Amino acid sequence: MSRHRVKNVGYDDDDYYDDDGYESPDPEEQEFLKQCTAAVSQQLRAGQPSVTATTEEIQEALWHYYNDVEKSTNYLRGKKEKELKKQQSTAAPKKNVPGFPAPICPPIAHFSAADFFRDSPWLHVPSERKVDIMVEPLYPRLGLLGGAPEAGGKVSKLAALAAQRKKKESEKAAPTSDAPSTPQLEKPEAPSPEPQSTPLSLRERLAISKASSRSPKPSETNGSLRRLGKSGLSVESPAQKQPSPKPTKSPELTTPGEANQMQDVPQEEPKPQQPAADIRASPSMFASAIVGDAARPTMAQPSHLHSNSVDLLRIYGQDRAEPFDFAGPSPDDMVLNAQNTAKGFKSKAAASKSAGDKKSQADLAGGLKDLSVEDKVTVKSKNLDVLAEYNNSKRKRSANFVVIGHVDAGKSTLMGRLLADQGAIDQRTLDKYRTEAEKIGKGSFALAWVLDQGSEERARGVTIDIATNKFETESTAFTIVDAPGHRDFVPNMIAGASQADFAVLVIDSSTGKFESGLKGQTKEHALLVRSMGVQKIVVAVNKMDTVQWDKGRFEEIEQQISSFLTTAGFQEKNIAFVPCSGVLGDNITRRSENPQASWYTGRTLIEELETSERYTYALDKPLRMTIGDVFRGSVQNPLSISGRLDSGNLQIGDQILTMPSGETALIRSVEVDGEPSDWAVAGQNVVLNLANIDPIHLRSGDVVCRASSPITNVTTFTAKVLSFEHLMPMMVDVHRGRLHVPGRISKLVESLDKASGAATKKRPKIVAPGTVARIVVEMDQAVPLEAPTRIVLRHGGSTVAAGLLE
Ligand SMILES: Nc1nc2c(ncn2[C@@H]2O[C@H](COP(=O)(O)OP(=O)(O)OP(=O)(O)O)[C@@H](O)[C@H]2O)c(=O)[nH]1
Repeated sequence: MSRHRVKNVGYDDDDYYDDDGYESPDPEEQEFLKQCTAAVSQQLRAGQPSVTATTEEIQEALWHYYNDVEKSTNYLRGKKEKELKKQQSTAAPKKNVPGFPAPICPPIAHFSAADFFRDSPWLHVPSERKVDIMVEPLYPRLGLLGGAPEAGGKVSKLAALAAQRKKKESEKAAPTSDAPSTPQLEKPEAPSPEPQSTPLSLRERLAISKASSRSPKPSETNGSLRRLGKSGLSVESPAQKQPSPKPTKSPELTTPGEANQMQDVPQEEPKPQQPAADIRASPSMFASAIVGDAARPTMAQPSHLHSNSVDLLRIYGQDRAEPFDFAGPSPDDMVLNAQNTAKGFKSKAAASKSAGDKKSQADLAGGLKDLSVEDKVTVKSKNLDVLAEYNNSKRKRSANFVVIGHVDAGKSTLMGRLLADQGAIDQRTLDKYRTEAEKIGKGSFALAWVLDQGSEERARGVTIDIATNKFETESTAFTIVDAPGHRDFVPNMIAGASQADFAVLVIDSSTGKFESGLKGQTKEHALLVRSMGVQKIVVAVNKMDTVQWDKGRFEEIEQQISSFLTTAGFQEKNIAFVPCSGVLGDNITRRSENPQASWYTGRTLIEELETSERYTYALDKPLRMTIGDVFRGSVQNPLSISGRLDSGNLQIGDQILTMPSGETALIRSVEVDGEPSDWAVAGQNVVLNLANIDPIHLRSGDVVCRASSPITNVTTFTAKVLSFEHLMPMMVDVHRGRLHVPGRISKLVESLDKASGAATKKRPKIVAPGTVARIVVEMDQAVPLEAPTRIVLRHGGSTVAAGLLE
């Protein structure tokens, strides 16, 4: 039975809709609906009890249940029965249910909250359990964060008491003051409604909060308060004085012991009175809470809020009866010592105690020095003439190529096949991969597992990060950089492309896949590698077995892709096409024996790779190497970095500089293409074992250079880019190899003519796709970049532009 949900379906085509926005079902559907309606109506009437429903109700139910007659009938039956019961109950006189109170509401259909919540437990709380849970706040409720109190503000008993005490203290401390001395606690009265102007000092708040946390004895309160009053902190000037609150007796006071402690605290000298002319506002409650009464500014002695932090420290210091002795053992030390003593270990107390004396401080400094990386490793340099060594060496020429293409085009499988056929991977390992892949139902990915080594890559059957592998032919040592095809991992593909001399673009020739790949990453990847400076591209038209080696299909793909690639900037002579099958190994390293493929007489993939020219590298330029990976190795080589030398050369014993950290390191040893070597030159893939640097200063994407010719860290740059999307001042991610940082296009300087490079429009508001433009990019952090580095700009998961730093 077809179940169409025909209402509110959001098709784009306007023809599907009537004026009211609903789709008109076709005659077939209308007929079907009619049949269903009749069936439901019949079943409703046939049931016990018999019920009826309107056609509208039935069709509404059918719509909800996707034209399921049975479900619609059940729903309507339930609904109708409920309605029937309700009608009967409203018609019949109400009876009291035993155990429940009589209904408060009359038997008319209106909502009653009491009735509705009748069985809610909170409505039946016994009166003896209903208590007043209102808690009086400790501090006066004044303005936000204190502020100067307004007249009429209600003060708590405690605040009033504190103010009274403070006033008394001031009077004692300043005999010149004409304020009358008010006996405290002698007249227990209700707190005055007058505003409290004197904020509580830190000490007072501490004393009060301490006291309030235990049950006070009324007998203690009197004396303790008086003693506390001796430690007055400041003298109020007449100008500052506000009407004082009347004294009150409060149970929340300090114990005698605490009060005595307070008494021992050295008292501050009375402060000079402030002239009445002082017009500065009194400090906020918050400020006063932080620094106590001392925050109150006076002419002679300004507020500590206006002073420096040393004063603040002094204030806190005087609140402490005994400043903490940092030279002594810490509370943690005491516990540890106790534990150690119990276990019979040597106590740490002596060491801690003596920490104060100079000798042990010097020992400590010495110890720290021992721990630091200052313990330099020295490696003797052979002082080789690296360029001469390179020219005399009998090494094969090396070439890096990146494998690109849409997801599932068969890149990893193709490269796995290439490695297997070239003997770079043995049959046993291949068999192992095959068995393991079959175990998880991914047998077809066995060859891809040669490159996809990550467990997630294997489980998901997609390449996530670039993988490098090597194989050699008679003339060349190749390094494959297998890039992920999925659009989520384009940044990794960019990293791979930045290490490549040329590219192999893999295209899935199967029906529909080539077309979907064109809309996907086929074009994006090709554009990216071209923008990153790759000039030669070999197009592997893969999975030809799925189209029975159809020559027409191959030619169709060849035509479409070559016209796109030439538009993207590849020269025709640098584009080659090979029809192949990665799974079967046809036309990879051996010619296909399939008679259907006999029409192809061109080169195999490996032959095409070997025809690539010898690449020239900037061997004598300043050293630049982008770090691909940082890893910790063996005990002998604890820290290593890998990457490809972009320019220059290096040798064991060289001092290098890493940017952006600006830290130096020493090269302990060098590996070139997995082999130990004394030196390395541009174009080679190396692993450098480093010393005298902390690994925290090294990250992939950082640049290795020399202190004599360092690369500079920049936060802004101008670049000439080709736009793939509309460009305007916008947020972008700046990619250069492994490095990617967030930034923004801050300025569109000018649009340029593609051929001549002449400016066509100054300061455009927007740059259309396919236009060359000069732009300014600002980044959130300083990164090592210099002209003529190639960069890629991405936004919202797609590549928006690529170009050259100027
Ligand atoms: N029939 C056929 N299937 C192939 C061929 N090459 C690869 N496949 C299948 O295509 C699927 C995807 O292969 P992969 O090598 O993982 O594709 P990929 O391009 O590396 O995928 P990503 O790296 O994730 O983008 C696997 O099931 C392969 O077995 C081929 O030549 N013929």
